Amino acid sequence: MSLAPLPPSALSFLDFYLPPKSHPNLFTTLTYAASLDSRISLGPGLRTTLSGPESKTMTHYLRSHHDAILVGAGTFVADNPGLNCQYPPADTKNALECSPLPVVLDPGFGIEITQQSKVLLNAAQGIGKYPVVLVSEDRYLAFPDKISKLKLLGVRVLTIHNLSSQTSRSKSWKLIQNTLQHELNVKSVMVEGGAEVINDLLLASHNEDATVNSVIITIAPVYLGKGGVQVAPSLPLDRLTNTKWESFGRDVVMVSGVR
Ligand SMILES: NC(=O)C1=CN([C@@H]2O[C@H](COP(=O)(O)OP(=O)(O)OC[C@H]3O[C@@H](n4cnc5c(N)ncnc54)[C@H](O)[C@@H]3O)[C@@H](O)[C@H]2O)C=CC1
Ligand SMILES: Nc1nc(O)c(N)c(N[C@@H]2O[C@H](COP(=O)(O)O)[C@@H](O)[C@H]2O)n1
Repeated sequence: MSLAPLPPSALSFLDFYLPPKSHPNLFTTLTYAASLDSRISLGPGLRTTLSGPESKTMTHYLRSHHDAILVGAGTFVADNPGLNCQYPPADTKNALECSPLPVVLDPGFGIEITQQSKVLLNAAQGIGKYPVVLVSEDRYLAFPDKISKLKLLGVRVLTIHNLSSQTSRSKSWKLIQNTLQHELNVKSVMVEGGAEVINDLLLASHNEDATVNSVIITIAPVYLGKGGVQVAPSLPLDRLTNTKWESFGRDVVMVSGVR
């Protein structure tokens, strides 16, 4: 897919919702692409392209404005994502500098990262950063060999005390955000998915266990059907504010703050 630079109208549409130059705490943007029936992929484990070229470019523009990008283990396994930044288009010299730090949330420490993983291929080519994996303490202690191997590949594994893959997941967002801010010195993070991560973060924000500053959602004009992986938090939520919509090619993008 060849990308074209975003027009000035798109840049000014996004501007207010981007991390400001100085912000006292971690700035968190929740962003993903969904179908008309709120699905983000055709099914568990399936990488599905929803964004058209214009909104995909917008995502890369967002990546260039954040220090870190976070995805869950399910997304890492399904998508083999690159998690780098290709904005401005065709400027590979700028790619490393504008790319966020990839962070994979994997409390169970189950993902396999190899030299062939796209995120490491990008890092080796100098067009993306080496990733960090966040794991629970017990899994961290159980796999010293895996940690050594990953270290040789350039992957950092960080443990979060009390991080659980099963329970109190709303509460775990406080721990995750603290780790990003205080251990990784990250000032802004964009959370891209997948569905479990998004649903939990929305709930955590509702429960005031986490802060979400901006929500930027691409809606593609397709239905993915009942088998699709769905974004639907466990409670009704109505806290979006300063909401605007704009067309990006065939898609529409919603930008919002959170009250
Ligand atoms: N359209 C889009 O913009 C995007 C689509 N996707 C799609 O989403 C699907 C993957 O979604 P899911 O299966 O829901 O997996 P996921 O990416 O949300 O990962 C789930 C795993 O993350 C960890 N996790 C999530 N929330 C946590 C929390 N609060 N505390 C501790 N650990 C937590 C757990 O290990 C959990 O098993 C894939 O098909 C992928 O293609 C993923 C990202 C963006
Ligand atoms: N913005 C957006 N639109 C889609 O249609 C998508 N499927 C995604 N997925 C996210 O992007 C990652 C893959 O892209 P890269 O290889 O990192 O460039 C994927 O892991 C999701 O986080 N996003």
